[in-house]
Amino acid sequence: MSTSSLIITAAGALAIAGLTLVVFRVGRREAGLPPGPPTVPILGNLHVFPTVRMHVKFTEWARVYGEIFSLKLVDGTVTVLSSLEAVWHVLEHQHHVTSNRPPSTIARMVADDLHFPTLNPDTRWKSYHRAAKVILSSSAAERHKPVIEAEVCQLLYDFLNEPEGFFDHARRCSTSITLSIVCGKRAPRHSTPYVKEFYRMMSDWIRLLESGAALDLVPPLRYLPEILAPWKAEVRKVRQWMQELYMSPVKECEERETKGTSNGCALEAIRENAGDWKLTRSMVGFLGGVLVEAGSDTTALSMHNMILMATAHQGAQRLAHEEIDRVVGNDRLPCYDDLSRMPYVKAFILEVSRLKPTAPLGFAHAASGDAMHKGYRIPQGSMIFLNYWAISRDPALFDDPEKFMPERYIEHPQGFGKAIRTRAEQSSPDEDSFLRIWPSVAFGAGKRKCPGMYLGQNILNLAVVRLLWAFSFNQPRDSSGKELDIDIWNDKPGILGAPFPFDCRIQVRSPKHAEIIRQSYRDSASVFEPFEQELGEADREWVAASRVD
Ligand code: HEM
Repeated sequence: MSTSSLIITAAGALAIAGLTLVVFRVGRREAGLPPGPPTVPILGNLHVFPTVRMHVKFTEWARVYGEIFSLKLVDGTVTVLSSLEAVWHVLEHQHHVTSNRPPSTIARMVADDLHFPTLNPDTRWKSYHRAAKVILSSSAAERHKPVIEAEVCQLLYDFLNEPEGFFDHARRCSTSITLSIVCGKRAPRHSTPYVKEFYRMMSDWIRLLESGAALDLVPPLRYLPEILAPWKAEVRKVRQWMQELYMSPVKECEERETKGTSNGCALEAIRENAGDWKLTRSMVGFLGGVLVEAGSDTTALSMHNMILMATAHQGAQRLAHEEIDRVVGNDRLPCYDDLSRMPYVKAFILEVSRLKPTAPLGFAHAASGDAMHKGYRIPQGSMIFLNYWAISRDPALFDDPEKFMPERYIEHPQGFGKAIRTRAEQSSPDEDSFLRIWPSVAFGAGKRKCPGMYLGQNILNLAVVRLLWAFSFNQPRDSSGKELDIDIWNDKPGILGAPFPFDCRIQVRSPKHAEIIRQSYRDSASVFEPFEQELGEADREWVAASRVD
């Protein structure tokens, strides 16, 4: 054999060996990673990765592989945390390396580096976070209560007049609250043009984010010409749309300042402190837009879940009605102070959040460096999921975890069952400090924990107690009048635990309740007015007609 053919044969053998090595290495779970389902070459676990109801599959896997397990997606790693202890140890204690977000090419293409929840905790994120913490702190949330009270009056009024539209009314209410508090403008109707546009843009934005995940898995797709990549035109459209929708409230806020009609919204405070908080004008606009984006739908779908669970659990609803009637009676609406005397209603709200959560897997974090838990490595770059669904159903924490039992929160302030109560008697509080993150872990953990938690809780608490005071929520009936069961697990696909619209017979509890609802809606006009300066003609007409009703 000649020297040249020897070289060619050796090179070929080397290439085959290299390729074989790559084929067997890519997709394989490296030593030291948490266990997980068996992998196949190249794909890893991609072929079994769930595309719908991810939290349910993750919880099944957690039962097999434990409180921390891993999945391989081609060369990338996903780590799933399914116990309070793992969340506490990884996301709280090691937050310095577990607070990134998974890279999103689409988010950068649409929003540059302006979209707070998708940024890594660098200088820009710190500016946003600082501002959001100030404007949404627990003391700031106290100042927002009058707006919430007034908007919840309209929520009751809308339910009274058009009970079949309850899904839209809940969404209008949460959106109008965040819009008023953050941007100083409200939405009296769910068809208010700004809100309609906002949700149309959001729907395209979420679709882009979801389908765009492929770009991060297979980066060369980014370089496809536009004719083969129609999403590029979609990116341009959403980018332009988002800019317009997020910047217009800043302009309105500036105009109100010039006219001397400022209304105390958060954008005013953000603009005033923009220098100290290192925020440019675009960042101010995007912070406002992102807070409305992150706060409206989450809170609305929490309300939907509350109504769904009240309808499906008539016994619990009866107990809540009895408690509300005892504490408040039927001469006035319940207010915030009443809640401290309503342990059952508070327990009801906590139990719905446990069993039917808003964010069953939180929002994914990513590791900026290696983290460890119980000897397992969470490698730099790994995506990290907080499996709230598994934690909320952990039999080590809760008795009969699959059962809807608000009483558990009356027997123990955190709803924990016998196992934890016995354990608490035997161990030191320090050993069990991870238990403290329940139930607020519904809002995430570590540095990325939801900054709107207090506002979200205040909206939800008041909306639920007032809705239950005013209405009974009953199962739908068939043509023969027989009550039909409703499917509480019929959720839309996606990362949020959002139910599909469902049937529910909503009835006001008495004519007196109805009169109080109408009167309190009319009385709310003075709270609404400062936030109605930019309303268009159709909204103004609707508002005027509804207030003389
Ligand atoms: C019941 C209502 C709400 C629920 C259940 C909820 C839940 C969550 C969760 C699970 C996260 C992810 C936390 C993490 O990554 O560890 C989050 C993040 C966030 N939430 Fe909320 N949220 C609610 C209401 C609100 C409200 C009212 C606002 C603001 C007006 C808000 C603004 C945000 C923002 C800006 C982030 C991103 C924080 C970051 O990435 O650093 N949320 N929320």
